[in-house]
Amino acid sequence: MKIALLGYGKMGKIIERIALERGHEIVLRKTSESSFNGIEKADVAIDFSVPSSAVENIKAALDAQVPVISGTTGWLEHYDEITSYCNEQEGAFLYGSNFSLGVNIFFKLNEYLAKMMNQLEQYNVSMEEIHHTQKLDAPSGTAISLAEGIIANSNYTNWTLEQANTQEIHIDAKRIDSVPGTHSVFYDSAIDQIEIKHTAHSREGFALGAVVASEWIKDKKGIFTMQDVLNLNNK
Ligand SMILES: NC(=O)C1=CN([C@@H]2O[C@H](COP(=O)(O)OP(=O)(O)OC[C@H]3O[C@@H](n4cnc5c(N)ncnc54)[C@H](OP(=O)(O)O)[C@@H]3O)[C@@H](O)[C@H]2O)C=CC1
Ligand SMILES: O=C(O)C1=N[C@H](C(=O)O)C[C@H](O)C1
Repeated sequence: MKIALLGYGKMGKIIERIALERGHEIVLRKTSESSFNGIEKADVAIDFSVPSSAVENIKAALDAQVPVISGTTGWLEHYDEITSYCNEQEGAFLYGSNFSLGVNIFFKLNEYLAKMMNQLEQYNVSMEEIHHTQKLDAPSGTAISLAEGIIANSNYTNWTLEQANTQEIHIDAKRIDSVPGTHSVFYDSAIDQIEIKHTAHSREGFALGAVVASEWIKDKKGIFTMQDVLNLNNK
């Protein structure tokens, strides 16, 4: 499979290594300094860039009729615009706030726990995410997905980085050294605390998931999520 890498930073380089190990070829390595020349040769495009360039990158792939997956976070206010654009172009698009298998299982666990805890008024939910100091966005895309999973299964209405009221989920976004990504969800009562936590030991899981997702989307059309790739929708 021929792959266009839209973004060739920490993630782009690990994705390149794993893609080559799996027998794929890289036909474009797009950075802030280079053009989209050659994108039309790709079977699939993988966007891991920066929040300000994700929309342009995704549209460039769709314009070239190349299925595209995006792991870039911090641009989701344009998500509906992108899904409409994809449908107009009869293309294929997948956004994943987190491509690792472990986090996608963690998402399901989080939804199940939220449903159960919603019946227990004595517990308040809050979250913490910890990432490296180079991260541009806060909270992380994964933290937003976790918060949305809780909101869909409880009476909480929104998340906030500020002090939360009783309807809101507080997210504490910490930036420490080179941490690849740690996410915790806490349920606190006066007498105890329940915590679920996912700790990434490296970026390998994100990158492998992205390559697996790009292999999966290659001949498809439509809007997808990582839950489709991993067949976790009805689990
Ligand atoms: N969904 C997931 O599983 C994961 C998502 N992420 C997200 O992926 C994104 C990238 O992360 P990471 O690789 O660590 O970031 P880096 O900062 O290491 O790399 C970003 C890359 O994007 C490039 N870039 C900047 N502008 C453009 C542009 N206009 N077109 C194409 N590329 C551009 C940069 O190029 P230059 O060097 O020229 O500036 C650089 O190569 C982030 O949003 C991060 O949050 C990260 C890990 C996992
Ligand atoms: O910027 C990162 O590094 C990561 N970003 C994603 C996010 O915002 O959730 C996924 C992962 O946690 C690493």
